[in-house]
Amino acid sequence: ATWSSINEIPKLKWDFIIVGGGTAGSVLAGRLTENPKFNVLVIEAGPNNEGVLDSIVPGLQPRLFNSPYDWNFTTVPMKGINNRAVAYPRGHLLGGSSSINGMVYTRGAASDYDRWAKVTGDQGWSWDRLQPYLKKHNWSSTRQCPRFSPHSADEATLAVTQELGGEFHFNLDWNSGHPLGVGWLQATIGHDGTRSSAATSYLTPGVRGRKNLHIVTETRVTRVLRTTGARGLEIRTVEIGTPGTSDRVLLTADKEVILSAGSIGTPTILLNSGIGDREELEALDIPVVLHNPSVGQNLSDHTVLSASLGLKPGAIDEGPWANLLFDPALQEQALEVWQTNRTGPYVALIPVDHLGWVRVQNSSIFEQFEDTSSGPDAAHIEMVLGAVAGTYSTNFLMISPASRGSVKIQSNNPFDSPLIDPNFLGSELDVLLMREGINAGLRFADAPSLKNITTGILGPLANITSDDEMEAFIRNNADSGWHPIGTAAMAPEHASWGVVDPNLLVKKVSGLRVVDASIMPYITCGHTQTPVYLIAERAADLVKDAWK
Ligand SMILES: Cc1cc2nc3c(=O)[nH]c(=O)nc-3n(C[C@H](O)[C@H](O)[C@H](O)COP(=O)(O)OP(=O)(O)OC[C@H]3O[C@@H](n4cnc5c(N)ncnc54)[C@H](O)[C@@H]3O)c2cc1C
Repeated sequence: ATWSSINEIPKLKWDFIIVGGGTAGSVLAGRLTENPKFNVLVIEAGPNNEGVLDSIVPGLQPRLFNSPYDWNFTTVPMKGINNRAVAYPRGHLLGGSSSINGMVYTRGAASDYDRWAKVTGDQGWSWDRLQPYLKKHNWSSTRQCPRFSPHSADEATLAVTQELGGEFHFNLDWNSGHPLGVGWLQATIGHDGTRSSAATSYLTPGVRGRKNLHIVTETRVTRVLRTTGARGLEIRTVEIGTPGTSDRVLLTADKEVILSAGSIGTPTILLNSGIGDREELEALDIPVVLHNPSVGQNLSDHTVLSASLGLKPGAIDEGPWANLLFDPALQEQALEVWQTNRTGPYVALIPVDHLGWVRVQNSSIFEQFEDTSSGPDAAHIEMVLGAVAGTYSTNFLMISPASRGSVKIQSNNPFDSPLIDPNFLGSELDVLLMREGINAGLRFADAPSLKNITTGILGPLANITSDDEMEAFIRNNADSGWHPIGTAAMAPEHASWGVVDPNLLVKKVSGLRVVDASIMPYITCGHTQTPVYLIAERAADLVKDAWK
């Protein structure tokens, strides 16, 4: 069942306490309680997802930003993007970021997972060995064929794949592990036109009704603590706090505490608990429980840039919803249509039907810098292709970053916001790869079918004449792709770096595991929800095996 206060839950013995009922936490809760012998408590800082209309209707997703369902983080100012700080949304409700995300379903490249297997020395993380978990991952999908984008824009995109071929060849299934090329976008949106999140698909009413699952929302874990009476460094106790009061509640799991608080939440809890870099903790008057300088380090994220082409008048008929983004009356109408029969433009978020996955080739860049991609089949650039609000989008994400940043804490008050520094464009390579993203868009735009319907690149990009101007444009406009990973990265058991071992147990500690995006040692060349679902599905088996 689901409660909204820690004081209401029955006083039971917990086998597992899962901290964070987000993407990974919901999967774990669903899978671990398949075993009726496991008593599981999930503690989630945000509210219940049930009945939250903006999280149910795909098209209303933008309303979730800066809402009670978003942690509303902001990064620190970053030198690489001209000292700008940017918004850093994270889900703050059951289902976590899968309840507020853009619903794009991408697996990345097979070599992304093979690289995890290689750096951890555990073949269980390889693409081949993860296949059963890909099949197990329980989600509803739509192939957007076509959802919302006007036919003529889709036709132009597909025609370009024929005209240019090569790097822009048509790829029927870029989720096969071999993403390169252009193909149809898939989304975690059900055939009933509603968002499919970790909460809707793993915390179904049937699962919530299990006697061995208890979920408490609106409850914040501040620290994990050494368990009294335990031998060695055994951490199975969580501390729950209420902001503005000194009230603290302690709960202990018999078997394990599992941190699934995400790439920002998990290192924040570890650092507040005294698990991190000794010097930095001492400077904040936090007693050091375990010196591990890797905690909060290695933050990696994608960067995004908008680039679009003007559309010739009448070249594309955007249909009755053309002005949806700008017209509140149309928006009301769209919601009415959705509420009546789950159709209309709000069954989707982005009015785009295709993504392209491009590799930077024949470039002198990699004579100068080591290639950051995981292999010859992995992409450096993702292109978002289709007609959006009177333009044709060649927006893109740079998905093979070299820069690494960090999550730190600023005080010993667990309720203070963490210091999030993704270090965007901190590496010169990343600027060059962003430039290659723009160049890919320009090459795509040069194809006859697109030239027929467009008027050329829009905005300041059109007037750029030098490399310096291009670099300034990139640094002034790059933003987050909202895919942070790596802040509690896994590493081989005996490696001197890393936060967890390949079984996701916190190194040198017993009773404490991390299962969420923070354990990825390298980012995948795709959006990150699918890798998190895979991590959580495999982790559920690791935990079940450990406690057979
Ligand atoms: C706006 C946005 C758009 C995105 N779009 C896409 C997309 O289109 N496709 C895609 O594949 N990926 C997308 N992503 C990324 C993807 O959603 C995430 O990588 C993934 O959901 C992360 O899962 P997680 O389990 O690591 O963390 P989360 O799902 O964020 O879960 C962490 C949970 O822990 C809770 N928590 C944190 N701290 C505490 C605490 N101290 N006490 C108790 N609970 C706590 C949080 O409230 C949250 O529910 C997007 C992300 C965002 C934010």
